[in-house]
Amino acid sequence: MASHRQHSVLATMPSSTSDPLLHNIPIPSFLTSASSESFTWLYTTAALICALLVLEQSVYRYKKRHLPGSSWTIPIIGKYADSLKPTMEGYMAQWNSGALSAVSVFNIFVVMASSNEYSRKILNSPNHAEPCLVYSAKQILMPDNWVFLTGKTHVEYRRILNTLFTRKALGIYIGVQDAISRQHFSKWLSEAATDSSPKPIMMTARDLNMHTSLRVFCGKHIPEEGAVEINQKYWDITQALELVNFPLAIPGTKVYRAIQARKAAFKWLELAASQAKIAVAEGAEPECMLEEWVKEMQSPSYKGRKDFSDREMAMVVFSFLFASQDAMSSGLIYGFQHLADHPDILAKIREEQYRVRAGDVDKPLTLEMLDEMPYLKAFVKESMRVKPPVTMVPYKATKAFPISADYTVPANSMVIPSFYNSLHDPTVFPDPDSLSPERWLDPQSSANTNPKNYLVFGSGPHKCIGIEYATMNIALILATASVMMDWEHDITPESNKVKIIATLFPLDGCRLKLSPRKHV
Ligand code: HEM
Repeated sequence: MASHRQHSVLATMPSSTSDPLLHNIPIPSFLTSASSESFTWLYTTAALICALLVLEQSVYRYKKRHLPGSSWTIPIIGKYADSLKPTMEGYMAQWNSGALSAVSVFNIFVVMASSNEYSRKILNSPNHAEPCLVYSAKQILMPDNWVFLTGKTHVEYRRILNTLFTRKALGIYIGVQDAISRQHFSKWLSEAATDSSPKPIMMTARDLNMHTSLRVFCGKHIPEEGAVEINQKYWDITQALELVNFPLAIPGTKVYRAIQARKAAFKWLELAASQAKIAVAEGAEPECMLEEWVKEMQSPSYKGRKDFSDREMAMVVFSFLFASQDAMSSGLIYGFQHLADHPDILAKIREEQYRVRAGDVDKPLTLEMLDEMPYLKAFVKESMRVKPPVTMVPYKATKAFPISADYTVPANSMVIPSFYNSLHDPTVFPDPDSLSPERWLDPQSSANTNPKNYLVFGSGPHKCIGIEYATMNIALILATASVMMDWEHDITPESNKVKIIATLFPLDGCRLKLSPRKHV
C-alpha cells in the first residue's frame, strides 16, 4: 500500500534533478510512475491517430486533385456543420467556384457539378452513377423501395407506374384536387375573417398539399385520423432530409424520428392498398391512384407484373409522398409569393381564368379547361425556373466515372448534379433572375429551344415521374386561388432570403394577408 502511494500521488522528480524548486513537488503518477507499457500504449495510440488524420487528408487531396474546394478537410466531420445549416449563398459560392468542385462530409467525398453539361452527364450515365437521394433515404424509405432499383428492373417498375400519370389517370385526380383546394381556401378565408393579419402560408400550404396527395393517391381508403397522423408526422421526415445526416439512427436523432414517422404512415398506406384491391374486385370504378393501379393490372392489354403486395404498393405511395411533398409545397408557396409580388402577372392569370371559366368561378376545373390556359402554365414553369424547388439530386458513382477529359470521379463518391446554374443561364434565359412567363409563350424563344436547360424535374432514366401531376396541381391551386381570393404579401427582410429544407422556401414562410375576392 505504502509503496503504491509513494509511487503515485507523492512521486517526486528523480534525484538527478538540479532545480531545487522541483524537489518534493507531487507529480501525477501518469507522468512518472506509469509503466513503460502505458507510455508505449499512449504513444502508439497518438501515433496511430496522427497517421489516420494524415491519411484522411492525403486521401481527400488525392481524390480532389485540381478541383476547386478547400485544400484540407476538417478531420472526421468535414463540412458536416455546413450541411446542417445550408444557405443559398454557400451553395452558390460552391457552384460558381467551378463546373466541378469538391467537398468532404464525414469522409464521404462529394463532387458537385454545376454546369448543364456535367449535370446532365451525371443524370444520363446510368452505367457510372445512380441516385442515392440523401444519405438517410434508404433508412427512411426502406432499402427495398422501388426507387433504389436501377437498370432493367427499374425500367420495368416504371412502366406500370407510368400508367398512373396518363391523361386518363390525371382526369380522375383533377376533380379531387379541385374539391380539396376549394375546401382549404374556404378554411383559410374563414380564419382570415376572424384575424385578418398576415400569416405565413408555409404550413397551411403544406397541409393543403398533403391532404390533396393522400386523397389523390389513396382516395377514401385512408380514414381521416390516418390522414391527420401522416400529415402531422411527416414534418419529421422533411427534417431528416439533410444531405448527410448523423450516421447512426439512434433515439433523439432526426433520422430515428423520421423512421418512426414512416412506420406510422406505412400502417395506413398498407391498409389503403388492401382496401383498394377489394373495392376494385367488387367492381368500383377508380377514384384514386391505388384503385387505378389495380384496375390497370386487370386490363387484358396489360402484360406486366400483377402480384404487387400491399407493402410494395404502400412503398410506392410513400415514395411519391417523399418525392412530392416538399417539392410541391415549395413550388406552390413560391407561386403565391411570385404572384403577390407581380400584380401584372396575376392580372393576366385572372383574365385568362375568367375567360376560360366563362365567368363561372364555382365550376370545377377539367383537363380541357386547363388546356386552354397557356399563360397559367407558362407562369408555373417560369416560377419554378426562378426558384427551382429541387436544386440538386445526390447521385453515387458506382465505379470510377471519367466525367471530363481531366477528371475522373472516384468510385463510391457522391456526385451531385445541380440545376440552378442551368436554370439561370443568361444565354438561354436573358435577365435570368426576372420572372417572365412570356419567355415560354414564344415557341422560338431561347427558353423553348433549349429544353436541356430546364432541369427542374431532372433528366434521364430517373427523371421525375410526377411532372404532369405536379405542374397540374400547382397550376390548378393557383388558378382557383386567383378567382376565390385576394392576397397581399407582407414583405419582410427575409422574404427574398431562402431557407433550404431539402427544397427551397422563403425564409419568412411567405406571409400573406388573405381576403375573399368578389365575383366579377
Ligand atoms: C414541383 C414538384 C416536383 C419537383 C420539382 C420534382 C423534382 C424531381 C427531381 C429533380 C427528381 C430527380 C430526377 C433525376 O434524378 O433526374 C425527381 C424524381 C422523382 N419524382 Fe419528382 N418532383 C416533383 C413532384 C413529384 C410528384 C408529384 C411525384 C409523384 C406523385 C414525384 C415522384 C418522383 C419520383 C418517384 C422520382 C424518382 C423517379 C425514379 O427514380 O425513377 N415527384 N423529382
